[in-house]
Amino acid sequence: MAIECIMMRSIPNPSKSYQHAQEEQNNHPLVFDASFLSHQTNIPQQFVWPDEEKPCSIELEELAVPLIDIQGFLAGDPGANQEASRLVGEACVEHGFFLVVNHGVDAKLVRDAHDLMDDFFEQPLAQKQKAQRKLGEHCGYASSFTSRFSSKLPWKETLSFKYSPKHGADTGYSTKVVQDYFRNTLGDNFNHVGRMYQEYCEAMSTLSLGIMELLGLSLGVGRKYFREFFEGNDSVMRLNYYPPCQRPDLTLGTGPHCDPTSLTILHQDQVGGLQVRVDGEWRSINPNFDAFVVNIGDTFMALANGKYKSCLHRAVVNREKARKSLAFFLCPSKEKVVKPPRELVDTENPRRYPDFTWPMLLEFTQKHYRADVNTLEAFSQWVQQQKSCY
Ligand SMILES: C=C1C[C@]23C[C@H]1CC[C@H]2[C@]1(C)CCC[C@@](C)(C(=O)O)[C@H]1[C@@H]3C(=O)O
Ligand SMILES: O=C(O)CCC(=O)C(=O)O
Ligand SMILES: [Fe+2]
Repeated sequence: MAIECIMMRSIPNPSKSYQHAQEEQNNHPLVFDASFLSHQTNIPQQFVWPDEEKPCSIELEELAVPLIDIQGFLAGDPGANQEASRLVGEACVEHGFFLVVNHGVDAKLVRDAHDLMDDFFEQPLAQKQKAQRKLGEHCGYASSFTSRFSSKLPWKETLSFKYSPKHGADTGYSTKVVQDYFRNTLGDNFNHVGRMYQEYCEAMSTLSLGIMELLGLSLGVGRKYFREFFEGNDSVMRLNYYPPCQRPDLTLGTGPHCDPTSLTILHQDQVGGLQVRVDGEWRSINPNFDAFVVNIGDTFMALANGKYKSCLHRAVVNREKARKSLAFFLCPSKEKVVKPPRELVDTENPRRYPDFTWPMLLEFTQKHYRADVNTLEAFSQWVQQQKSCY
């Protein structure tokens, strides 16, 4: 593969805000070509994280997360329901992470979803840029977010696209929004890839609704409440491609953050690198091909009135191997108002967050605030300020 590299043209001031970063980007285009940089020991300063956020080189203790047999739960066995509901409740009160097994997603589909990532990410940069993510949008190809941030850049490339189970209003047939995205953006050569990710997203959406039944039961609001809330979801599928890095002690594949979304269903390959912050310590969640890693996002924390936790997590990289992860981000339809069911609000548990819609929180994370551990609090203040302006 011809190595094509467009070098860094500027080292923007790390303290610059979004706007400054974009000005910098417009004036001094900065492009990150993983195929070149993954062999370099001299790491550009924008990718070097502050000492207090650098990954530690020691082997981390594994986070003990419960393994939930979701088909057993969905089959309605009362014993399985009780046990699954208890395990999920305990995990979500503490850190919001659990593993789902016996999930019913075809193992070959999962393998194909990993393998076909290479069809896209191993292309020359110019080919990948056909799907280039546009400023202010959250879908498309992004190489390490150079246009959005001016420092603490993640060592990764991503391809994100929308998924919705909605039927075409006019035709009544289910629209293949993912398949259409790949064909329209990348051409007929990617039809097979689009068909596969369409099928993968449909499987993720089905699994998400089963998990929403479990979360509803564990919160005492019944199986249907959250299932119905997310029936017509407008979700995001993200392919994370983490190139090898010669200085994995200085960089991060994905920086510490809480997912702003409702629920994340993640499948990581066998390389390992996902870490979760619990009780002030980073813990690893090790690869398990048969399991999906599921975590609560900020939006579901608001729906649960803060009872379930959206937790800080990050991804580290390594010298030898590229790492890949598939993240399905469940998001409610744009018109849905995010507010907890009345069973979760009382005098001991007053409302923690204002009413909002997912597009409001998404815009906040795309244009005003880099997702971290305080996104929901910062967003709540932003919403109050917006209200006081009108
Ligand atoms: C709505 C989203 C924004 C991000 C992708 C999805 C859910 C997770 C968000 C993100 C991964 C949190 C860390 C920072 C971020 C910029 C990233 O590293 O990719 C976030 C995503 C994004 O804004 O593109
Ligand atoms: O790649 C991983 O293991 C985590 C990625 C992640 O947290 C994200 O994309 O939100
Ligand atoms: Fe995440």
